[in-house]
Amino acid sequence: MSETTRGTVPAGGPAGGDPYLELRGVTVKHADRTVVSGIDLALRPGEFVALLGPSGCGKSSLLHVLAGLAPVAGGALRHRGDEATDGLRGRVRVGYVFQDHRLLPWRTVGQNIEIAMKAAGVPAAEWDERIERFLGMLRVGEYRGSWPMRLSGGQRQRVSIARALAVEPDVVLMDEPFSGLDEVTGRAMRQELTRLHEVASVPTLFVTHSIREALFLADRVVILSHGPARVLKTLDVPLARPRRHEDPALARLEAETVADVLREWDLTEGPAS
Ligand SMILES: Nc1ncnc2c1ncn2[C@@H]1O[C@H](COP(=O)(O)OP(=O)(O)OP(=O)(O)O)[C@@H](O)[C@H]1O
Repeated sequence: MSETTRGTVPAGGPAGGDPYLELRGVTVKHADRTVVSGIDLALRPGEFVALLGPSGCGKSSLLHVLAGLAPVAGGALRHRGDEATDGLRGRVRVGYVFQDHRLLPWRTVGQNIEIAMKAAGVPAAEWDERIERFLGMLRVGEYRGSWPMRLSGGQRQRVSIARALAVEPDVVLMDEPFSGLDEVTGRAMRQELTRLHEVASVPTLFVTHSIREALFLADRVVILSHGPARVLKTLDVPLARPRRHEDPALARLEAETVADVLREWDLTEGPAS
Protein backbone atom coordinates (compact mmCIF):
# COMPACT_ATOMS: atom_id res chain seq x y z
CA MET A 1 0.00 0.00 0.00
CA SER A 2 1.53 3.31 -1.01
CA GLU A 3 1.69 6.13 1.50
CA THR A 4 1.03 8.53 -1.37
CA THR A 5 -2.48 7.20 -1.84
CA ARG A 6 -3.26 6.04 1.67
CA GLY A 7 -2.75 7.60 5.05
CA THR A 8 -1.93 5.32 7.95
CA VAL A 9 -3.03 6.93 11.17
CA PRO A 10 -2.87 5.90 14.81
CA ALA A 11 -5.70 3.72 16.12
CA GLY A 12 -6.98 6.68 18.10
CA GLY A 13 -7.73 8.51 14.84
CA PRO A 14 -6.36 11.63 13.20
CA ALA A 15 -5.23 14.51 15.35
CA GLY A 16 -7.68 17.32 16.10
CA GLY A 17 -11.28 17.39 17.34
CA ASP A 18 -12.73 15.80 20.49
CA PRO A 19 -13.80 12.19 20.02
CA TYR A 20 -17.50 11.43 20.27
CA LEU A 21 -16.58 8.05 21.66
CA GLU A 22 -13.21 6.91 22.93
CA LEU A 23 -12.04 3.43 23.90
CA ARG A 24 -8.91 2.97 25.94
CA GLY A 25 -7.61 -0.55 26.38
CA VAL A 26 -11.10 -2.07 26.20
CA THR A 27 -11.13 -5.78 26.97
CA VAL A 28 -14.16 -8.05 26.68
CA LYS A 29 -14.54 -11.54 28.13
CA HIS A 30 -17.06 -14.33 27.88
CA ALA A 31 -16.69 -16.10 31.24
CA ASP A 32 -12.90 -16.39 31.64
CA ARG A 33 -12.14 -16.24 27.94
CA THR A 34 -10.81 -12.96 26.54
CA VAL A 35 -12.42 -12.23 23.15
CA VAL A 36 -11.37 -8.57 22.75
CA SER A 37 -7.98 -7.49 24.01
CA GLY A 38 -7.08 -3.90 24.88
CA ILE A 39 -8.73 -1.95 22.04
CA ASP A 40 -7.89 1.75 21.61
CA LEU A 41 -10.23 3.54 19.26
CA ALA A 42 -11.82 6.93 18.70
CA LEU A 43 -15.01 7.78 16.84
CA ARG A 44 -15.25 11.47 15.99
CA PRO A 45 -18.43 13.49 15.61
CA GLY A 46 -20.04 12.75 12.25
CA GLU A 47 -17.50 10.08 11.41
CA PHE A 48 -18.21 6.69 9.84
CA VAL A 49 -15.73 4.07 11.07
CA ALA A 50 -15.69 0.46 9.89
CA LEU A 51 -14.40 -2.27 12.19
CA LEU A 52 -12.95 -4.86 9.83
CA GLY A 53 -12.04 -8.22 11.30
CA PRO A 54 -12.09 -11.92 10.49
CA SER A 55 -15.08 -14.03 11.44
CA GLY A 56 -15.26 -14.79 15.14
CA CYS A 57 -12.59 -12.26 16.18
CA GLY A 58 -14.86 -10.50 18.68
CA LYS A 59 -16.50 -7.67 16.68
CA SER A 60 -20.07 -8.28 17.87
CA SER A 61 -18.88 -8.70 21.45
CA LEU A 62 -17.18 -5.30 21.26
CA LEU A 63 -20.29 -3.64 19.83
CA HIS A 64 -22.42 -5.15 22.60
CA VAL A 65 -20.14 -3.62 25.20
CA LEU A 66 -20.21 -0.21 23.54
CA ALA A 67 -23.99 -0.25 23.48
CA GLY A 68 -24.14 -1.31 27.13
CA LEU A 69 -25.60 -4.75 26.36
CA ALA A 70 -22.64 -6.52 28.01
CA PRO A 71 -20.06 -5.45 30.63
CA VAL A 72 -16.50 -4.28 29.96
CA ALA A 73 -13.90 -6.59 31.51
CA GLY A 74 -11.10 -4.01 31.41
CA GLY A 75 -10.17 -0.58 30.10
CA ALA A 76 -12.32 2.53 29.81
CA LEU A 77 -14.93 4.06 27.58
CA ARG A 78 -15.54 7.80 27.31
CA HIS A 79 -18.42 9.64 25.70
CA ARG A 80 -17.58 13.23 24.74
CA GLY A 81 -14.89 13.15 27.39
CA ASP A 82 -17.14 11.75 30.16
CA GLU A 83 -16.54 8.36 31.71
CA ALA A 84 -19.05 5.91 30.16
CA THR A 85 -17.51 2.51 30.79
CA ASP A 86 -20.90 0.85 31.29
CA GLY A 87 -21.83 1.68 27.68
CA LEU A 88 -23.87 4.22 25.78
CA ARG A 89 -27.38 3.02 26.57
CA GLY A 90 -29.10 5.36 28.97
CA ARG A 91 -26.75 8.21 28.06
CA VAL A 92 -27.63 8.80 24.43
CA ARG A 93 -29.99 7.37 21.84
CA VAL A 94 -28.29 4.38 20.28
CA GLY A 95 -29.45 3.10 16.89
CA TYR A 96 -28.38 -0.56 16.91
CA VAL A 97 -28.74 -2.69 13.79
CA PHE A 98 -28.17 -6.39 14.42
CA GLN A 99 -26.78 -8.89 11.95
CA ASP A 100 -30.16 -10.61 11.91
CA HIS A 101 -33.02 -8.11 11.76
CA ARG A 102 -34.51 -9.08 15.16
CA LEU A 103 -38.00 -7.87 14.28
CA LEU A 104 -40.70 -9.21 16.59
CA PRO A 105 -42.70 -11.62 14.42
CA TRP A 106 -45.96 -11.07 16.32
CA ARG A 107 -45.87 -7.31 15.70
CA THR A 108 -46.38 -5.51 12.40
CA VAL A 109 -43.57 -3.54 10.82
CA GLY A 110 -45.04 -0.28 12.14
CA GLN A 111 -45.52 -1.71 15.64
CA ASN A 112 -41.91 -2.91 15.72
CA ILE A 113 -40.77 0.65 15.12
CA GLU A 114 -43.21 2.00 17.71
CA ILE A 115 -41.77 -0.32 20.36
CA ALA A 116 -38.24 0.96 19.67
CA MET A 117 -39.38 4.59 19.82
CA LYS A 118 -41.28 3.99 23.05
CA ALA A 119 -38.18 2.42 24.63
CA ALA A 120 -36.10 5.40 23.47
CA GLY A 121 -38.55 7.90 25.00
CA VAL A 122 -39.77 9.37 21.72
CA PRO A 123 -43.09 11.19 22.41
CA ALA A 124 -46.07 9.16 21.11
CA ALA A 125 -47.32 12.18 19.17
CA GLU A 126 -44.27 11.80 16.86
CA TRP A 127 -44.52 8.06 16.19
CA ASP A 128 -46.82 8.16 13.19
CA GLU A 129 -44.83 10.77 11.29
CA ARG A 130 -41.52 9.08 12.03
CA ILE A 131 -42.74 5.65 10.95
CA GLU A 132 -43.94 7.12 7.65
CA ARG A 133 -40.76 9.11 7.14
CA PHE A 134 -38.21 6.40 7.90
CA LEU A 135 -40.02 3.52 6.19
CA GLY A 136 -40.39 5.83 3.18
CA MET A 137 -36.71 6.76 3.30
CA LEU A 138 -35.76 3.08 3.29
CA ARG A 139 -38.30 2.42 0.52
CA VAL A 140 -40.48 0.00 2.47
CA GLY A 141 -43.35 2.39 3.27
CA GLU A 142 -45.99 0.07 1.84
CA TYR A 143 -45.16 -2.63 4.41
CA ARG A 144 -46.08 -0.63 7.50
CA GLY A 145 -49.04 -2.89 8.33
CA SER A 146 -47.35 -6.14 7.24
CA TRP A 147 -46.03 -8.96 9.40
CA PRO A 148 -42.22 -9.27 9.20
CA MET A 149 -42.48 -12.87 7.93
CA ARG A 150 -44.23 -11.56 4.79
CA LEU A 151 -41.14 -9.52 3.84
CA SER A 152 -38.01 -10.60 1.99
CA GLY A 153 -34.67 -10.64 3.81
CA GLY A 154 -33.66 -7.34 2.22
CA GLN A 155 -36.96 -5.71 3.13
CA ARG A 156 -36.68 -6.92 6.73
CA GLN A 157 -33.19 -5.49 6.98
CA ARG A 158 -34.44 -2.16 5.57
CA VAL A 159 -37.13 -2.14 8.26
CA SER A 160 -34.56 -2.88 10.97
CA ILE A 161 -32.48 0.07 9.75
CA ALA A 162 -35.59 2.28 9.66
CA ARG A 163 -36.30 1.16 13.24
CA ALA A 164 -32.78 2.12 14.34
CA LEU A 165 -32.96 5.52 12.62
CA ALA A 166 -36.52 6.33 13.74
CA VAL A 167 -35.29 6.98 17.27
CA GLU A 168 -33.15 9.72 15.65
CA PRO A 169 -30.06 8.23 17.25
CA ASP A 170 -27.07 10.18 18.49
CA VAL A 171 -24.87 7.27 17.46
CA VAL A 172 -25.39 4.26 15.17
CA LEU A 173 -23.88 0.83 15.80
CA MET A 174 -24.27 -1.66 12.96
CA ASP A 175 -23.29 -5.31 13.12
CA GLU A 176 -22.82 -6.76 9.62
CA PRO A 177 -26.35 -5.73 8.64
CA PHE A 178 -25.95 -6.67 4.97
CA SER A 179 -24.01 -9.92 5.27
CA GLY A 180 -27.07 -12.10 4.64
CA LEU A 181 -28.22 -10.22 1.54
CA ASP A 182 -27.64 -11.01 -2.12
CA GLU A 183 -25.10 -8.90 -4.02
CA VAL A 184 -27.61 -6.63 -5.74
CA THR A 185 -29.62 -5.91 -2.60
CA GLY A 186 -26.45 -5.46 -0.56
CA ARG A 187 -25.16 -2.89 -3.04
CA ALA A 188 -28.43 -0.99 -2.99
CA MET A 189 -28.43 -1.00 0.81
CA ARG A 190 -24.85 0.22 1.05
CA GLN A 191 -25.65 3.02 -1.39
CA GLU A 192 -28.70 3.91 0.69
CA LEU A 193 -26.68 3.93 3.89
CA THR A 194 -24.00 6.28 2.52
CA ARG A 195 -26.75 8.60 1.31
CA LEU A 196 -28.37 8.62 4.75
CA HIS A 197 -25.03 9.18 6.46
CA GLU A 198 -24.18 12.07 4.15
CA VAL A 199 -27.50 13.72 5.06
CA ALA A 200 -27.52 13.10 8.81
CA SER A 201 -23.80 12.69 9.71
CA VAL A 202 -24.56 10.61 12.79
CA PRO A 203 -21.36 9.03 14.16
CA THR A 204 -21.43 5.40 13.06
CA LEU A 205 -19.48 2.27 13.92
CA PHE A 206 -20.03 -0.43 11.31
CA VAL A 207 -18.82 -3.98 11.85
CA THR A 208 -17.94 -6.01 8.78
CA HIS A 209 -15.60 -8.66 7.44
CA SER A 210 -15.93 -7.34 3.89
CA ILE A 211 -13.01 -5.17 2.79
CA ARG A 212 -14.95 -3.67 -0.11
CA GLU A 213 -17.93 -2.84 2.09
CA ALA A 214 -15.65 -1.18 4.65
CA LEU A 215 -13.93 0.95 1.98
CA PHE A 216 -17.17 1.89 0.27
CA LEU A 217 -18.83 3.10 3.47
CA ALA A 218 -16.22 4.37 5.88
CA ASP A 219 -14.11 7.45 6.51
CA ARG A 220 -11.68 5.22 8.39
CA VAL A 221 -11.21 1.47 8.58
CA VAL A 222 -9.92 -0.13 11.77
CA ILE A 223 -8.37 -3.51 11.01
CA LEU A 224 -8.74 -6.01 13.83
CA SER A 225 -6.70 -9.16 14.38
CA HIS A 226 -7.91 -12.72 14.74
CA GLY A 227 -9.47 -13.22 18.16
CA PRO A 228 -8.96 -12.05 20.75
CA ALA A 229 -9.42 -8.90 18.68
CA ARG A 230 -6.85 -6.13 18.92
CA VAL A 231 -6.26 -3.19 16.60
CA LEU A 232 -3.68 -4.00 13.94
CA LYS A 233 -3.94 -0.80 11.93
CA THR A 234 -6.22 2.11 11.09
CA LEU A 235 -6.53 3.42 7.53
CA ASP A 236 -8.00 6.63 6.17
CA VAL A 237 -10.25 6.09 3.14
CA PRO A 238 -9.33 8.82 0.64
CA LEU A 239 -12.40 8.42 -1.61
CA ALA A 240 -14.57 11.46 -2.32
CA ARG A 241 -18.27 11.40 -1.44
CA PRO A 242 -20.83 10.67 -2.74
CA ARG A 243 -19.34 7.26 -3.47
CA ARG A 244 -20.18 4.95 -6.34
CA HIS A 245 -19.60 1.23 -6.53
CA GLU A 246 -18.40 1.71 -10.13
CA ASP A 247 -15.68 4.20 -9.15
CA PRO A 248 -12.36 2.80 -10.50
CA ALA A 249 -10.60 4.39 -7.51
CA LEU A 250 -12.63 2.09 -5.22
CA ALA A 251 -11.49 -0.99 -7.16
CA ARG A 252 -7.84 0.16 -7.00
CA LEU A 253 -8.11 0.86 -3.31
CA GLU A 254 -9.70 -2.52 -2.71
CA ALA A 255 -6.87 -4.30 -4.52
CA GLU A 256 -4.26 -2.47 -2.42
CA THR A 257 -6.16 -3.02 0.79
CA VAL A 258 -6.79 -6.72 0.21
CA ALA A 259 -3.04 -7.28 -0.04
CA ASP A 260 -2.48 -5.18 3.06
CA VAL A 261 -5.20 -6.81 5.13
CA LEU A 262 -4.20 -10.34 4.16
CA ARG A 263 -0.65 -9.52 5.19
CA GLU A 264 -1.96 -8.24 8.52
CA TRP A 265 -4.07 -11.35 8.97
CA ASP A 266 -1.07 -13.41 7.92
CA LEU A 267 -3.01 -15.30 5.29
CA THR A 268 -0.82 -14.59 2.27
CA GLU A 269 0.80 -17.53 0.59
CA GLY A 270 4.55 -17.64 0.82
CA PRO A 271 6.71 -17.68 -2.31
CA ALA A 272 6.72 -21.00 -4.18
CA SER A 273 9.84 -22.97 -3.34
N1 LIG B 1 -22.52 -15.28 24.69
C1 LIG B 1 -21.35 -15.87 24.46
N2 LIG B 1 -20.83 -16.74 25.36
C2 LIG B 1 -19.63 -17.32 25.15
N3 LIG B 1 -18.85 -17.11 24.08
C3 LIG B 1 -19.32 -16.25 23.15
C4 LIG B 1 -20.59 -15.60 23.29
N4 LIG B 1 -20.76 -14.80 22.20
C5 LIG B 1 -19.68 -14.96 21.43
N5 LIG B 1 -18.82 -15.82 21.99
C6 LIG B 1 -17.51 -16.23 21.45
O1 LIG B 1 -16.71 -15.05 21.40
C7 LIG B 1 -15.91 -15.02 20.23
C8 LIG B 1 -16.19 -13.74 19.46
O2 LIG B 1 -17.54 -13.81 18.99
P1 LIG B 1 -18.18 -12.56 18.24
O3 LIG B 1 -19.57 -12.94 17.87
O4 LIG B 1 -17.99 -11.34 19.05
O5 LIG B 1 -17.26 -12.49 16.93
P2 LIG B 1 -17.49 -11.74 15.54
O6 LIG B 1 -16.18 -11.19 15.13
O7 LIG B 1 -18.63 -10.79 15.66
O8 LIG B 1 -17.91 -12.97 14.62
P3 LIG B 1 -18.70 -12.98 13.19
O9 LIG B 1 -17.93 -12.08 12.25
O10 LIG B 1 -18.63 -14.41 12.78
O11 LIG B 1 -20.09 -12.50 13.46
C9 LIG B 1 -16.26 -16.27 19.44
O12 LIG B 1 -15.26 -17.23 19.68
C10 LIG B 1 -17.59 -16.72 20.02
O13 LIG B 1 -17.71 -18.11 19.96
